[in-house]
Amino acid sequence: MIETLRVAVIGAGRMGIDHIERLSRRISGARVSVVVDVDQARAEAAVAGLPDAVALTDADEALARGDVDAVLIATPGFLHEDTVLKALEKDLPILCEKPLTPDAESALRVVRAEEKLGRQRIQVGFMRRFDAEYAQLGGVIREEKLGELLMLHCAHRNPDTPAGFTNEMLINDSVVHEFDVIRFLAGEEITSVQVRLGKPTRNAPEGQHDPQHVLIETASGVLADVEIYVNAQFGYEVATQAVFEQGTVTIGGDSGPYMRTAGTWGGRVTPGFEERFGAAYDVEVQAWADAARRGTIGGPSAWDGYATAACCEAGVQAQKTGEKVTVNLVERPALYGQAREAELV
Ligand SMILES: NC(=O)C1=CN([C@@H]2O[C@H](COP(=O)(O)OP(=O)(O)OC[C@H]3O[C@@H](n4cnc5c(N)ncnc54)[C@H](O)[C@@H]3O)[C@@H](O)[C@H]2O)C=CC1
Ligand SMILES: O=C1[C@@H](O)[C@H](O)[C@@H](O)[C@H](O)[C@H]1O
Repeated sequence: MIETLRVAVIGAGRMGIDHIERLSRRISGARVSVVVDVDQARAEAAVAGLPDAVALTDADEALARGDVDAVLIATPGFLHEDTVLKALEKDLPILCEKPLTPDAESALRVVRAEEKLGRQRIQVGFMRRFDAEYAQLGGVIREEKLGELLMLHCAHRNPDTPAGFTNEMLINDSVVHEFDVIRFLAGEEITSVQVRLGKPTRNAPEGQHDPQHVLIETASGVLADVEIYVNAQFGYEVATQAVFEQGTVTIGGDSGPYMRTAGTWGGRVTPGFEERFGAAYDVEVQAWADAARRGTIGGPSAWDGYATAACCEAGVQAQKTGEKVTVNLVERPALYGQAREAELV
């Protein structure tokens, strides 16, 4: 077992910096040994204050070093496949931010490469599975406390979008989280996706139709609806109401301190994903580091990355046609176990 995992972080943007901070100050059994960013100034800024870490601009150079036991990938999604495949070739543990890759074909190439290696090395950054409320909801479902799960009503609201956030990214970059967490909660695969475009907000940039309504069906017929609204202005909100045979469970409402002051009352709306899921990212990265030190993974797998990529592909097609699009998956390889057991751990 590795005593202290020496991690190369590839990509020092918004998420990479956040992960470097947690690996350096909040996670045990791991430390950052290398930071790579094509923007040299960013890489250098990221290692300032980390005495044992070096800054590089080329991921290949990082993977060739002797002081790298594991890789955390936080570059844009279209760059993930190349780095994941190279890290797999070196048999290194990988935590790859979502999406694993932007389409099903490339995600399947990654799955096949891992299958060839013969052991799971890739964990995908679907952090909602590590959020305390989602985990509690998973417990209610698993223990059948309220009977069978029938429906999920999900809201995913962001205050605004970064430059270059396309219409497809509402599905590929944002709803990809719901695809994963719905599979996780239902313990089975998604079979179809439909997208409805209603009245758009005037606050969306040109080319983006926002909000959108995504209708999802799972293998046993659980129905889920997702409101994706990425220019909601007021703050960040990810909430779900689960409907069961004997009741409902609601998660994700802001529940911070309720204040009365200066003639006002109320609380604060969560501003972004770092605040909403900060604790979940910590648990996620700790679970990955612990598992990587033992030579395994501690969360969503490459199969989950592939299955969600297939859902995204169906979602983007459904955006264009308005039709219900079937999600077609290849047979689940034995390496990834049985769906229900694997999704609900
Ligand atoms: N789990 C979650 O809630 C979130 C996940 N993400 C995911 O994290 C990943 C990164 O997203 P952000 O940090 O928001 O993007 P970002 O644009 O802020 O950062 C990306 C960084 O990668 C660097 N980069 C680009 N090409 C590179 C290359 N070839 N080699 C090394 N570095 C390179 C860029 O210079 C930049 O610093 C994406 O996959 C995104 O989907 C992002 C936000 C939240
Ligand atoms: O992953 C994330 C971002 O990339 C994405 O753009 C947001 O919509 C999500 O809420 C956030 O969790």
